[in-house]
Amino acid sequence: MVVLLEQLTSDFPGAPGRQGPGRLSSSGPCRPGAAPDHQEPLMTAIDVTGARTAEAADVITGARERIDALDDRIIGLIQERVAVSAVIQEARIASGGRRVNLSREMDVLGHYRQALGKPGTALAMTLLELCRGKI
Ligand SMILES: C=C(O[C@@H]1C=C(C(=O)O)C=C[C@H]1O)C(=O)O
Repeated sequence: MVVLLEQLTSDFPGAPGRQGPGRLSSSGPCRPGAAPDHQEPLMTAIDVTGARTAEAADVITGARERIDALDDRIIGLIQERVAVSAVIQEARIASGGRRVNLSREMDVLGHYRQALGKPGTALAMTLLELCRGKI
């Protein structure tokens, strides 16, 4: 993998062995477990982002941090949805009803499709599976 990255990046500025703002780490290699005085080239921000310039690598690195934070929030919201959905399903089952309510699921699928297009339907189906299991 390191060899492949070296081949892919050796012809642009910030390639392994060069210094610059795109450098990911100046204190040591980012490969876990590698000794600080390891002789292989360090991974740079350019390697990791696929950018061709240090400036682009900086933009991508900052934006990826925002995406990671957004993904954490999305995952938290999904976990909250699973918990609320479980309350509904348990109440319905305790009352003698069924876990699944297909007409409501069609409304949920339509809501996501309207907002996000066809991939929204696939996303909603995955959410429904997370919330009530496979049917
Ligand atoms: C949560 C409900 O129960 C089930 C789970 C759903 C969901 O997670 O959105 C939707 C319909 C039901 O299959 C509900 O009826 O609203």
